[in-house]
Amino acid sequence: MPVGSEILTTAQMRATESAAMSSGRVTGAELMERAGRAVAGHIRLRWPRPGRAVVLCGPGNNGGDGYVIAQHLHRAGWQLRVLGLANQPGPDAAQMRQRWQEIGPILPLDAATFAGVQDCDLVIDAIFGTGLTRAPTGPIAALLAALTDPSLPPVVAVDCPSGLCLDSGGWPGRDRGTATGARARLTVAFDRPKPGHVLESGAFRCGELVIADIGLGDWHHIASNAPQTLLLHPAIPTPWLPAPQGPAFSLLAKPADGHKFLSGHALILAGGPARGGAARLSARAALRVGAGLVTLAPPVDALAEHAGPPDALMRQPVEDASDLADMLADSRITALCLGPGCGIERAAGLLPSALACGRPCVLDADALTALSQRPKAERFRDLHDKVILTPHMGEFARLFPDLANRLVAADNTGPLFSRLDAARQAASRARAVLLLKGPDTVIATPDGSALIHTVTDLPWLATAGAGDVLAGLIAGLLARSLPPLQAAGLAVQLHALAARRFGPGLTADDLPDQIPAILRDLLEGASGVFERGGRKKTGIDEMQVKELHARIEELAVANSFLERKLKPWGGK
Ligand SMILES: NC(=O)C1=CN([C@@H]2O[C@H](COP(=O)(O)OP(=O)(O)OC[C@H]3O[C@@H](n4cnc5c(N)ncnc54)[C@H](OP(=O)(O)O)[C@@H]3O)[C@@H](O)[C@H]2O)[C@H](O)CC1
Ligand SMILES: [K+]
Repeated sequence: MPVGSEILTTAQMRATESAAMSSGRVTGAELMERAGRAVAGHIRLRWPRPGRAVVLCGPGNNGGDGYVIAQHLHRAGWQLRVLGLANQPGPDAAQMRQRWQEIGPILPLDAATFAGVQDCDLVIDAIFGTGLTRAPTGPIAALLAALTDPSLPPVVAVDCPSGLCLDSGGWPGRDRGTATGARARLTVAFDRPKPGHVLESGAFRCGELVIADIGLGDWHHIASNAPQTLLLHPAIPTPWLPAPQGPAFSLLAKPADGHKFLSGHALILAGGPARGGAARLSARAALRVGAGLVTLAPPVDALAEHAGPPDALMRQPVEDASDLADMLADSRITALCLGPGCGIERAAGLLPSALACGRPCVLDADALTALSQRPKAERFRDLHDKVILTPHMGEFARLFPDLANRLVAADNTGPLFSRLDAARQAASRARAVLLLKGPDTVIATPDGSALIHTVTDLPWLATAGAGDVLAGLIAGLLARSLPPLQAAGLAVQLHALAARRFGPGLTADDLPDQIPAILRDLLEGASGVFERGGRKKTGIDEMQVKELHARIEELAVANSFLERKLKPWGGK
């Protein structure tokens, strides 16, 4: 994923594209040519031996890209079956369709025709892209249903698996949460990832996601009026990740002469007798991520349970809100964590003091339930922008039932309401940072800045106590003075890296102990730390694609015999 980490909505993408075209420096047909060429290039890098491909071309510009891909693959010696519609597309797609018709026929775009040509090496899905506005119906719906069949030859999706809402990762007209649609082995999208590539089932249905540069860089400022969304992808450096040149580096690399208070002091509030485990997980995570001091604060009758390791952890009883307020008179406490294993009643009692001090504060688990039990009109009255709420979907639904309902409601028209929309609206309503947990975690600030972090390969991270560790990592980074959005983003990444490093069999207890090695690798600049299993991926980069394009051009000139009419299918 070479083109940076910013995510654009489909509306931002359209605005960028139309600014580029209005500038007179590039035409729509040129952009379509570049898009189709990029897809063909990525296909040829992965399937270097020409085979038989079916190209499914829809009614608009996604279909236009499909006709361009067919031309390039044909020139490279592939045998093609192109299925398309007899509609009147826009001028660019019409031009590309016309060019293909000079090479070969267009068969009807329907499930019956597709069934007759499925015996091929590759299916190219260019039916719908960013222009999907409603649930597909009729023959196209039947064709899209055929694309869900796992026994199909590999499918390459142009921009997205067709039918996917690129703003949400949902499928218009289908049940949210349970719906799965067309699937792809490889998705080549253009310019920037869209939310639907990484949210909900979109993340799982795209297969390998490649973002092709089609030369829109000069117009990216068009999208800069809207709040920015960044993708925290394991392979993409984010501005604050502790790369040696990044601002977080000096923070993680504690100064050799630094006093422990320079690394902050995290206060983790714990619950009553027999419920201390969750808060201890948070406290261990805060210690491991480098908070200078960490104090665990249970009520006095649970204090004895917390004897024993880790010895670095301090313990101090906090009985009630006034005890907590007294403790917070010490301004060296730089961050709080309230909720894990706390008990709802105790969390509700401690909330006012925890919030009144105005210091960075993670509210998780029981603290979120306590908030949701407040009267609706006062629920968020004392929150502020240094508070981070970390709900999973169930807790989110208790706090923001209307937003949660919109996320599950089936809707026939797109764009569908997304987890990104939900997190943004919730953050704005609560006037706090909102981290909506899931395989696709979304973090949003009250001003609309957002981060998305998606993992599709860590099923073992969904384990009891993993959320407590995440809360502790955030609290530790907050204590170390990282701003809330950055602390939340980095914590989510470290959490996933820790799970990936440990692998299957993981329990939440194992997570904090992975952190030191990850930090060491980050500080030593080991780029492999971001790769799955800590190994460096042998990826295909844009340079290779550009070289391939050059080679394609040379071939096209030198071997004009390749400019032939369509060969019979399978050479029969
Ligand atoms: N963004 C870029 O810089 C570039 C994008 N390219 C490619 O273009 C598509 C987007 O193309 P667009 O024509 O806007 O949309 P689609 O091809 O996805 O959809 C085509 C039309 O289909 C109609 N539609 C929408 N939903 C349905 C439905 N459920 N059933 C039937 N028809 C539907 C809709 O038209 P209506 O007027 O009927 O609403 C769409 O307009 C992008 O994904 C890229 O692949 C460029 O080629 C390169 C530059
Ligand atoms: K598509």
